[in-house]
Amino acid sequence: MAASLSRPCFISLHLPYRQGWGQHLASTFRFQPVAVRETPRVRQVALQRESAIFLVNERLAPASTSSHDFLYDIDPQPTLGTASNVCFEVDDVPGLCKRLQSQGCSLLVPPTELRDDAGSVTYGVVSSVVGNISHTLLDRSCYQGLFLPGFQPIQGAPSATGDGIKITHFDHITYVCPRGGARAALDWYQRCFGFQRFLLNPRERPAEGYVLGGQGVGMLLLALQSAQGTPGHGCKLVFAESLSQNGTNQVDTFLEQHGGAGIQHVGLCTTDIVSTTRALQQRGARFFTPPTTYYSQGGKAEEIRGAGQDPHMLAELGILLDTTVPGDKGQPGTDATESPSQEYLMQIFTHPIFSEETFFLELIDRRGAPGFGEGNIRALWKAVQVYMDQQQ
Ligand SMILES: O=C(O)C(=O)Cc1ccc(O)cc1
Repeated sequence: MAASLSRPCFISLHLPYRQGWGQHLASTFRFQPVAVRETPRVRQVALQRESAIFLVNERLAPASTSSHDFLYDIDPQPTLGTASNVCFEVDDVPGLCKRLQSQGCSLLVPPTELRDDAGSVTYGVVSSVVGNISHTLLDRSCYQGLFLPGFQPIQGAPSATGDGIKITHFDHITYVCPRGGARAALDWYQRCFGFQRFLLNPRERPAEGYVLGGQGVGMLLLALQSAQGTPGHGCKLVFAESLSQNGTNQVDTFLEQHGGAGIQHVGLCTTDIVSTTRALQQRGARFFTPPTTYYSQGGKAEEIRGAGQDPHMLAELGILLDTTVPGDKGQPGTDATESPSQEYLMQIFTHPIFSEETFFLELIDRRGAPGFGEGNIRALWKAVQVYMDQQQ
């Protein structure tokens, strides 16, 4: 039987020695430092915005032979910044670890109990079949503290209200897989963790996945959603694989610069993408913007107005908008007659966060649309292409 996971508790980032990116996430993206653990060798800081938590891990000393310096994680020994661990809350850590091992999954940290005055937690760490990714499985049902045992709460963290940034939770995590590897990764997550298939777009054929071709784009996308979780708050996993003939694109560049498969981006759900993008831009966050023709060609301005948004405002900020084709939603369990039209989503993507062309963040504002916008993905792909050409 497969495990049933709820949404991620945290996503863990590892920085090479001496890269102050935790500070960047705190100051630019206004994630609040809520808890810290520091030893002579490592610092781990939990940064939170509503239910989205990043655990930022960094070494304070250059090298260590121990892979157990980091609590609730393992050390991927990065030579560059990487998002390598997704922690899921589960009910029965020992039982799940045993089941996963019997499926051939390697157990990096066996079930371990940690406690402090606020109670106890049990966790274990397993490796994924994709690149350097691992998963921490955590039961914190007997814990009342702010974050986790071993961490100290950070007092006097700046207030996150009234700054215009409305980020609520992790919407999706996108993995870059090696060529030919996306289907196997999807099958593994379905079999081991009980994720269910999610069709990205009405045009996706389940057996083939969502193939984006033509106009310089070549990519296969497949997706899963967690079986459990608050409705509308589940986190999807997206598996991307390059089908492109020429290797200078976002997916192949990730593989090359990351040194293999891994987490390419995290979609942060926002309830107000306009005010959030504006506030983040004012704080120095840099986003990919589509060419201005994106807003003037092919009826895009009418599409944006029809959705009740202002094309000039979206163009000024670089926000992308895609509407769902009415009556063609194709998602299992959704009734196309429920709301006839104007389900749409808006997205914007940051520049890579670390010094390499690897990990980035996305803001996604879903107005009833559960899938992913083909026009938005194409616009991002083109904007990245222009950016990479300028870098050369
Ligand atoms: O649209 C999204 O958020 C996706 O996750 C799809 C996607 C996958 C890979 C890319 O390089 C760009 C977009």
